[in-house]
Amino acid sequence: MTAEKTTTADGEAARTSTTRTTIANAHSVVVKIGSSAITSIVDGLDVARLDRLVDAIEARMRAGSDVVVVSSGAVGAGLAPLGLVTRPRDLATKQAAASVGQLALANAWGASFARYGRTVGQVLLTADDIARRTQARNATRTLDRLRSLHAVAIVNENDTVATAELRFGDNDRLAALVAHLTRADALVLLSDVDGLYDGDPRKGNANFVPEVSGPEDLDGVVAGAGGTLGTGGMASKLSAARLAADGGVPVLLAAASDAAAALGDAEVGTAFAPRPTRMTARRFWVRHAADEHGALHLDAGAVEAVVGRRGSLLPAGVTALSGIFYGGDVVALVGPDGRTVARGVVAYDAAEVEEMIGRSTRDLPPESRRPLVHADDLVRF
Ligand SMILES: Nc1ncnc2c1ncn2[C@@H]1O[C@H](COP(=O)(O)OP(=O)(O)O)[C@@H](O)[C@H]1O
Ligand SMILES: N[C@@H](CCC(=O)OP(=O)(O)O)C(=O)O
Repeated sequence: MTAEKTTTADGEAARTSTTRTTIANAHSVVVKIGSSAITSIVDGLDVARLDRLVDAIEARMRAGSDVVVVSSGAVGAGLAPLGLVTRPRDLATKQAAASVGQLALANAWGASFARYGRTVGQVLLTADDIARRTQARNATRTLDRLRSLHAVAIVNENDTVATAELRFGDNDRLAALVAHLTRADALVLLSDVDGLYDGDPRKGNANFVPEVSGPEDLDGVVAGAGGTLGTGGMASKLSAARLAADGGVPVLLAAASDAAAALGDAEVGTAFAPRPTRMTARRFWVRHAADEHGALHLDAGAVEAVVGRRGSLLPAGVTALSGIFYGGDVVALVGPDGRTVARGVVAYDAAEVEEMIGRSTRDLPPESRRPLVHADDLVRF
């Protein structure tokens, strides 16, 4: 690391912030481990580093917390056994490497936790699973039950079935979604870098950012690419941290080599403050997790009613629709300037909406007088 670690004038105050206290005291924690923290191209899976992480996680669990692990590293662990010496670029080879590596990865987590008499369970998810409410509920139930049976869930993306469009951009996003699914009180992202810098620290002259209270603290921060094995780089960590924080979950980004401190008093790394009130699971799903099946195009009056007055969307303010959707799907609400102003659960199928748009509610038959999107099912941007 070439950059100097510097703190701002109020850096010391930041180190004992409420966010850090909340993370240190969180009962339920999702810990995400990046590929770069436990694998390398040359040596593959580093069991000694993984053991040190498990020591830190075990200490946190003994202190009374529930921990769900989201572990990357399948691709990195699968390269050497397949005789590959660089990270593959094409999806099929990556998936093959992941299928080999996931086996080694899950076994390594299992063997390491077995040192403490703990059992692990492997949970492989795709973006599609989280986007569908039934699958998301099933995954949540499995994670909850593993927890109640005192087993540690080891989550990763299901790389062998995920296709290019369906892939999580990265496991940082998966970890943020899992944190919300499991109603975790904190998300800890462990990487090969000790926190957020205002520029890529590998390029030098970057300043450490100890605390992010809101989007304004990210002004001027340049989030660069990741290492040879990581996929998302700092950009994906930032967007995952903001996603979790937006849902009400505080986030700590720290180095895996500082895992004991990160999972102890949380006085290392960069802390991201959550929004003050936690979003309900349904609103979070509408806002961040669900697939968008189409769009309703609104006139200016409807935008004012929905965004300004926080009302429901009625057919009279809709000028057009796009996509194929059914009642219960999530759609985008798009203003006259083409900007998405909200997402919401639509109450009717696209074919029904076609017949209703532009019409006043009193001119519609009684069975079509519910709002197109009820205010309770709508999340504004
Ligand atoms: N602004 C920044 N602050 C901190 N790290 C950065 C920044 N921009 C780029 N990076 C790089 O991002 C890397 C972490 O991303 P990545 O390799 O995807 O990690 P992981 O494998 O843990 O998911 C670090 O090695 C770091 O060099
Ligand atoms: N599912 C992939 C994870 C890829 C990924 O997101 O990696 P990283 O950026 O290191 O968290 C694997 O296990 O290799």
